[in-house]
Amino acid sequence: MISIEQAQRTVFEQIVPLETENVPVSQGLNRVTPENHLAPWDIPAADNSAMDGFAFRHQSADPVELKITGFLPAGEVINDSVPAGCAIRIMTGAPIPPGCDTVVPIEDVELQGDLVRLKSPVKAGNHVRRRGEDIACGNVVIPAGSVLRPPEIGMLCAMGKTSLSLYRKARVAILATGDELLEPGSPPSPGKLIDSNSYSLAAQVVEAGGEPIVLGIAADTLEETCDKIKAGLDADMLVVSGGVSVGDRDYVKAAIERLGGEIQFWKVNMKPGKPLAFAHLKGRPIFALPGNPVAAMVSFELFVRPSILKAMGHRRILRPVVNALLQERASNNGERPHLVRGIVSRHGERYEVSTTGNQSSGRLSSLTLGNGLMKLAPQSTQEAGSEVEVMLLDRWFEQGGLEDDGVA
Ligand SMILES: Nc1nc2c(c(=O)[nH]1)N[C@H]1C(S)=C(S)[C@@H](COP(=O)(O)OP(=O)(O)OC[C@H]3O[C@@H](n4cnc5c(N)ncnc54)[C@H](O)[C@@H]3O)O[C@H]1N2
Ligand code: MOO
Repeated sequence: MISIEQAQRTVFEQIVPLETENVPVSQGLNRVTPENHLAPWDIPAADNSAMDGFAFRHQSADPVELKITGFLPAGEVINDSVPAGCAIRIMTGAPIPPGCDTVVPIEDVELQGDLVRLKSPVKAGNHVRRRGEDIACGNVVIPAGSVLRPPEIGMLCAMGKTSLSLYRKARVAILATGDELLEPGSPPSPGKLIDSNSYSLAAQVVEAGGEPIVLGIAADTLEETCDKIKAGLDADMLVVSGGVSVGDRDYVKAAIERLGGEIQFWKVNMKPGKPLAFAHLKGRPIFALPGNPVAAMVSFELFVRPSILKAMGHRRILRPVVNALLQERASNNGERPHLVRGIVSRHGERYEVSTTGNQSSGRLSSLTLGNGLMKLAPQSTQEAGSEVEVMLLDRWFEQGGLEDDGVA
């Protein structure tokens, strides 16, 4: 049985970035650009006012009184030079008129007819935003490989872009297997249960930035498993759950092989998730995840999510790991490394973690209650108070809340 790390290496080295496509800037959030973006002009394009106030020429002696000779809102320009001793009433963002070099905010003056009086001395150059002070023409503003966040979206627009080349979204087909499965919304029926994996996995695909294609449920026959897998081969990768262990009706591996696919590995030394198989079929990676709901989601986290991110051009593909103080004794009496679901909290600079309780792979609540995974070595015990590494599945717990002090 191969280790988690060996299995990850095998998978990730076979995932190559997808093609790029031209996308409107407004649709680019969280996607990766394959190319450098250079500023086509200075930003800002001209010296301009940072305040609503008065623009004037600063002179060595403090000008106490200036004559207002014009008004300049943002969006307009003044071409004639403003003589010394005069001031232009200027709005934030308007270009500094020729002859002026300083702005005094409206709060710092007294007005009397067409005269403006400075209440106190003003420094030369005050409240002027210089041409190119944000970005200079020709500079690489967004390097290749960047993930577009809201600031990059704004910057691209400021640089005049309306569309750009981005790695394509990975299309991920999702197939559930098992005669016992019912579609969500079906009434309870003896021996049956609702297919939750298709939807938890689809949500994980969306969270990773991919596009899920839910194929539905394949009954436990070789023929139907083959047909449904074939239906998923239009996608960039296929994620199957269930039917991958040693049961009499576990047909997933056999179906992949019957269709001409190659199983690259089966069984990873981990709990949950041991029966995971990774295969290639017609150039498509196939992740055959164990059916237990927790095993399916945890193995998605370790293998599928990073693969989706790599396919979409991301360079950082693994979840963050933090050191946390264990709040209770935790043992792994088994023979496989155990990925224990934990509840992580933060106290200043310190992280703390406790387990979510019963760790059965069928108990989805062991994931809903938690936000992290800590790996316990086989036959080992970690005492309360010891430091453990925890992979953070989300970081919502670090957000400020309405009930916290200091939040209005
Ligand atoms: N003799 C052995 N039996 C089992 C072994 C083993 O090594 N030897 N491994 C166990 C482990 S570990 C796991 S995990 C499971 C995985 O088995 P399969 O991948 O074949 O999954 P299924 O048997 O089809 O289902 C397991 C479990 O999960 C439920 N399930 C399946 N699909 C869904 C779904 N879409 N939504 C919700 N729940 C689902 C299913 O009803 C079963 O309860 O095998 C162990 N057995
Ligand atoms: O993958 Mo299984 O869920 O280890 O029990």
